[in-house]
Amino acid sequence: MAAPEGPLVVGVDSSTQSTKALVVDAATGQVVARGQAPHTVSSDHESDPEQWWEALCRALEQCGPAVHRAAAISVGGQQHGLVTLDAQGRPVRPALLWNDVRSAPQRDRLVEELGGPKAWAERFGSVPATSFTVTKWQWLRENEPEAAASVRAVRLPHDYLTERLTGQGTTDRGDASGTGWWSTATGEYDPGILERVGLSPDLLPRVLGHGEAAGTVRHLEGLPLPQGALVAAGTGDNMAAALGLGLRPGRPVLSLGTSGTVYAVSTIRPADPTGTVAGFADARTDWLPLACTLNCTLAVDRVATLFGLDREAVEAGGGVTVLPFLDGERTPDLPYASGTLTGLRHDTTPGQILQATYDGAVHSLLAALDLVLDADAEPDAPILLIGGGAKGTAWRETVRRLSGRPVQVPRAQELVALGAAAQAAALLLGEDAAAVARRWSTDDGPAYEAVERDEETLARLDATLSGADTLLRRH
Ligand SMILES: Nc1ncnc2c1ncn2[C@@H]1O[C@H](COP(=O)(O)OP(=O)(O)O)[C@@H](O)[C@H]1O
Ligand SMILES: O=C(CO)[C@@H](O)[C@H](O)COP(=O)(O)O
Repeated sequence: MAAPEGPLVVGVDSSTQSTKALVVDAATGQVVARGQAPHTVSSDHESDPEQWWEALCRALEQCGPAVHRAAAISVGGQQHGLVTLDAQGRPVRPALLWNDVRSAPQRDRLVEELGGPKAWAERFGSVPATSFTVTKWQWLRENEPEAAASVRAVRLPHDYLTERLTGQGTTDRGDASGTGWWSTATGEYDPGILERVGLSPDLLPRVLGHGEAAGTVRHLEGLPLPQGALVAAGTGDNMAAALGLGLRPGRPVLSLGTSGTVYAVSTIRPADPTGTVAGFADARTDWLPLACTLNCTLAVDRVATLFGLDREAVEAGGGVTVLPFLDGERTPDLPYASGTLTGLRHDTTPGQILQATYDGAVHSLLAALDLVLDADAEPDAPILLIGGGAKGTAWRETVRRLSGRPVQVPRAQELVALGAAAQAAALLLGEDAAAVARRWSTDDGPAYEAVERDEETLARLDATLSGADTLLRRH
């Protein structure tokens, strides 16, 4: 490996399943060292934020001596999670994560009470899904009032980690746009919704401006980072990946991880009244229309495990259809749904059921692809495929077959952490983060031509979804 040319920066991805850290040469984008430590997620989708901090320290330690020379760091984190802290800055209870659907009744009431879906889309950019922080806060108030009353600060996962580094309560517009209490129309916390859910704005972090620093690393026992290193604002993991790709408007991204996401950068503020597209802000000054599924790689891995199959052991053919909504679903909006399997015959093979699970997971994402792209987007622009699933052949081939579009798989695998590193480098060098990522050529990777779209499978999935509607909505 060539000796690094520039100063070193650290990018962190604190996602649902693990924390990943990269030490990156700010001049070239070369990854000098990496570390990863797992998280525990309970069956009701909660995680202890203290554990994220310990995982961050462990991932940084694994990076070895390089991390001691880092001049700047930034944290990208799973979006939406409700982190509640007491007066000492300790978690009041485990964080409620983005894929917990218990707040569906609270969500329905909040949408209704604040003027319905159209009013939400216009004011906040999004009709909240049960993932959104505001619905979780309302759930906490109704179900654990004593815990809610003892809360002295409310944070998102990346805010919590950034604050542990700097001692300052900060966030950024990208992650703030997934709370449901930050208005994309005004660029500020919305006093009306905060009053409605009994949350004082004093409990919320300051939203940093584009390019503003969160602070510097303070002296902390056991943290292998130099005191005084710059800390960039950080952002939500999808916003970080968009930065990491140096994404320009019109390029669709499909991310296959714990969540499935499909998104694009846009210069137009999104406001989808159907709620399919969340109108997030990006980590710069643009927008990130995005649709997200709760069931992606873990659903496929679960089905493979049930049959004792390798995740690549798919078989074509058969008329079986799987709607893999094991955790309820957000896209389509079916929080009470469970997984369904139809079309089973005597000759159906386990490999066909596995392939049908991939098909079901990809179908939900592709249904939103055109909706996240601006009307003038190039219809044949390749889909950028990222996330852990992008390493898999079965995932890639399913996306090609069901989209009918060319697909490009960036060689760089940790795009969230790389985007956070680009944000840290941008702060250090006084550049734009997306320009830094473009200089690093992070989206380079093999391109796969378009194949004919498998209309038959898509039609079967559409028909199964509409046919099973009553079943999927049953509480
Ligand atoms: N070689 C591979 N082929 C297909 N899928 C993979 C491969 N390696 C990891 N995965 C999938 O990637 C998922 C993790 O993706 P990742 O993007 O790291 O998750 P997160 O959303 O938590 O950041 C795992 O659930 C696993 O199913
Ligand atoms: O809820 C969303 C997006 O709105 C998810 O994409 C989360 O941000 C979780 O991300 P991963 O852990 O799957 O990366």
